[in-house]
Amino acid sequence: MQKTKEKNSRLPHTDAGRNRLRAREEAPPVLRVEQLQVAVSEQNQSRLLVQNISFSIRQGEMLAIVGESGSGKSVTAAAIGGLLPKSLRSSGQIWLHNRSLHEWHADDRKRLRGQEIGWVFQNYKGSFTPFMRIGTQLMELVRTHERLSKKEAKARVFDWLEKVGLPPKRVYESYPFQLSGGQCQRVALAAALMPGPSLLIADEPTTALDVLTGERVMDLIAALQSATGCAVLFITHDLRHVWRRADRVAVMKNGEMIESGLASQLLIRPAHPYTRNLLAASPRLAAPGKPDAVFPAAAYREESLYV
Ligand SMILES: Nc1ncnc2c1ncn2[C@@H]1O[C@H](COP(=O)(O)OP(=O)(O)OP(=O)(O)O)[C@@H](O)[C@H]1O
Repeated sequence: MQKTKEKNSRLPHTDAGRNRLRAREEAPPVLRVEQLQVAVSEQNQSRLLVQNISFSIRQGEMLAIVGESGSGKSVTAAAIGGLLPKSLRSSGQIWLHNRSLHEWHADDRKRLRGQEIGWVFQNYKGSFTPFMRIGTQLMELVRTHERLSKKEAKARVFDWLEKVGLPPKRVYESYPFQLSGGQCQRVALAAALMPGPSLLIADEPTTALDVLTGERVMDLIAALQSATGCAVLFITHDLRHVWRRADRVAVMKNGEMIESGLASQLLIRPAHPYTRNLLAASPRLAAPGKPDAVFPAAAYREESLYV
């Protein structure tokens, strides 16, 4: 009984775990967003899609944004990454390493997108040119960001394909359509992290994958995050991933962030009725009759994050 109690404690219970948590809490913010607002112009009228969005993510930290479909998660991520379509306008402040994104010139912003901010999308096929070999595409990417000889660039690409658990030679020579969804998403992850970004935006990276493959991709993101120290903005509908891997959670509803906090606290004691409903609607997280009380993965999370 005592053992279970200890295991489910929300505090790390080893020195290594405590040190890791402390280091994360003391790390400088990589991304700061203040009063972000995005509007669309329709028939000479402006309509707000997201508003009053403020949050920050520290080095090595994963912030998950959750909320129902259409609540504004992807629009928020696109505004941060400078990927909003022309019809949408953003205002507010976004800082990356204490430098306002408004200060970046247009050319810098393009470089910033690839080098400082890595992206992984739900639609992994869309990350690649269909009839170009994976190797050619990754080589182009590496050489856009760094002056490397062909041999050095190829070695870098092979190294990253290995890091994401793929057979480098075969994948290098493959076309995107010759790879499975999970393999494509791994390559997309390698492409996103290869330039060494300080922020990875993962917009529903597991939605198009089966459950097991999605789990493996999330394990990989967590492992690479810990190896590279990048901050992760993770957008998802799947609260199991949030519970197992996110440090903090922000909940969006109708274009606003209605609640945010430590994952270990917010998922157990959500303050907002909407968050409670969201948790209750996640069958694997809720026990019958106790929508916000039971999280079967508690012990797992404790082990994987803090020990
Ligand atoms: N280019 C656009 N023009 C007009 N409205 C848009 C555009 N892109 C998104 N929207 C609207 O903005 C709102 C937020 O969309 P967004 O894609 O951010 O939602 P989401 O929370 O990411 O949803 P999902 O979980 O389904 O991906 C929605 O009402 C959507 O219809």
